[in-house]
Amino acid sequence: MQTYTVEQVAAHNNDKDCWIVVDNKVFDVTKFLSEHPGGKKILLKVAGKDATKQFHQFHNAQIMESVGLPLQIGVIGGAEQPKAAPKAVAQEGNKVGDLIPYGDPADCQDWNSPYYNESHYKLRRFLRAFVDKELMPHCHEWSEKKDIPRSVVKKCAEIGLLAAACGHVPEEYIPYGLPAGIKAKDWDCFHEMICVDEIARCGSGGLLWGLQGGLSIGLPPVLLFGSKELQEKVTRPCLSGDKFICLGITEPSAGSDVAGLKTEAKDMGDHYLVNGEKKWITQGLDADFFTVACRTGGNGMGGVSLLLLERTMPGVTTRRMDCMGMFGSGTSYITFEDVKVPKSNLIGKENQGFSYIMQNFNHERLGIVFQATRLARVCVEESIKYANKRMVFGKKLIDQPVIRNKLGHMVRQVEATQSWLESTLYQVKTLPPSAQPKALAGPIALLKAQATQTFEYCAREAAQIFGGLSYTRGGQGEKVERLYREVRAYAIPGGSEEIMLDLGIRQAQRGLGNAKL
Ligand code: HEM
Repeated sequence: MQTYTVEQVAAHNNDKDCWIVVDNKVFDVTKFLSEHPGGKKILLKVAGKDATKQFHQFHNAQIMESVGLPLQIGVIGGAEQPKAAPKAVAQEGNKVGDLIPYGDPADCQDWNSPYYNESHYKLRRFLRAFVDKELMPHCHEWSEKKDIPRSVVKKCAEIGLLAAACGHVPEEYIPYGLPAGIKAKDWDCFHEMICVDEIARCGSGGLLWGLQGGLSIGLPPVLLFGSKELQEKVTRPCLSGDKFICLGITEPSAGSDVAGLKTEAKDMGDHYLVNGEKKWITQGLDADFFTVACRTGGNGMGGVSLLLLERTMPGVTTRRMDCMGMFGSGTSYITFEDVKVPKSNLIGKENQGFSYIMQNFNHERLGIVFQATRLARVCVEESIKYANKRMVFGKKLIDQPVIRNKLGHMVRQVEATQSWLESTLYQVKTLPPSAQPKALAGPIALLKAQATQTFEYCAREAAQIFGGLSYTRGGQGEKVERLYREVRAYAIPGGSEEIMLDLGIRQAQRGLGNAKL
């Protein structure tokens, strides 16, 4: 790269010929002057000068990568190059990431942990690099277009991220192996959490759900209860990123009250005739397969079955639902009108669907907890970074006690949730699967409420810390603004907070038999 002296740069100091220096890199911004979203004059004030401080004051790091670097023409000669943007710099010991306090879980910042081994750190480092390069820089653009390109889903499939989202997948169905070359026999639920956690660093629930929101809840029932033929038809194409699957439970008049669902599958001898509507179905817009809860028997939970419907079956229609957030996740309204479904597409046994759905819920809710906990942490991380650079009343924001108080309350809730999550996950790892529904449904329900309320709290406080920047899309407040709009997508689906808190205590009451009151 061409080198320049400070004196040479200083000569390019007007609107016909304007260079600036940021982090010892020289930029020719002459043609960019009239395009600069912050204005022309503000750039001309630093024409021919070092504008590093001003640049970092007004932009997030991604602007340099996406908009800044194409304007670079050289470096300041002899100048010691500054360290690269602090991404994934910590690679020794257990350290991962840029070491912003509380910006990563404590074990990544060298706290001892009983839960993680070397394969977990290997996975984290591998995904950190992938996410920082392939996902993070484009996240805002995809979110605004409300579309995650198929090529990105494919890229994620090829490094094993889709297979990693579905619990334990039999090895013969995993098309590209698991991320970081980890063997299926060594894979555990902490690996699964790390995958979600690393993608969630982008601060976009829409990205997470657009990649794997339908897959991670729609495929497991087929894998756990479906016939070999159904598993073979669906699993590899979906884990390869070539086909999409979603889970259809919620209806216009049945949400958390699953037993009240109305979609009907009428027994016609050799096939079912399915009629009904499903609402708020993640990834339904592009789905090729639909794991659908239908009524095959009488009222209530004993009359529900799971069927696999296919896009190619006449009578299946999907339309996009315009939502408050989670852009790109393909949330859809689905109608089934006289859809003929072969009996061989029944998942498991007839009228057993409710228990399959309930078992699936533990996995789904844990997934929501993984996401909400990291998204809350993103709010903490973004706030700490911003509070350390924003000047108000002659001081950095972080020097204001009211801001430190806000951060303290955010951090204590995130760390408490993380610890509860890890200890719950350890039960998932160690308890026999048959014991888990009874032992863990209640705690996981309470943990879900804890995680989503923590997320809501942190999104609100981060928005206050960012002020007006959290009210505009893009720019420095990009993640916080998006996350503030995504909170409801965590607090309501998979069992609303109200239902979760009630379920947790009802389950606890059942255990009272063994307790001395
Ligand atoms: C290579 C140099 C630069 C590039 C590529 C660049 C690019 C951008 C972009 C893409 C935005 C809109 C996105 C955002 O809101 O973050 C922006 C906004 C802005 N820029 Fe720059 N910029 C550069 C240098 C500077 C410098 C040196 C200053 C100050 C002296 C400056 C001041 C601003 C301001 C005040 C805004 C508006 C921020 C806001 O909306 O809060 N920029 N710039």
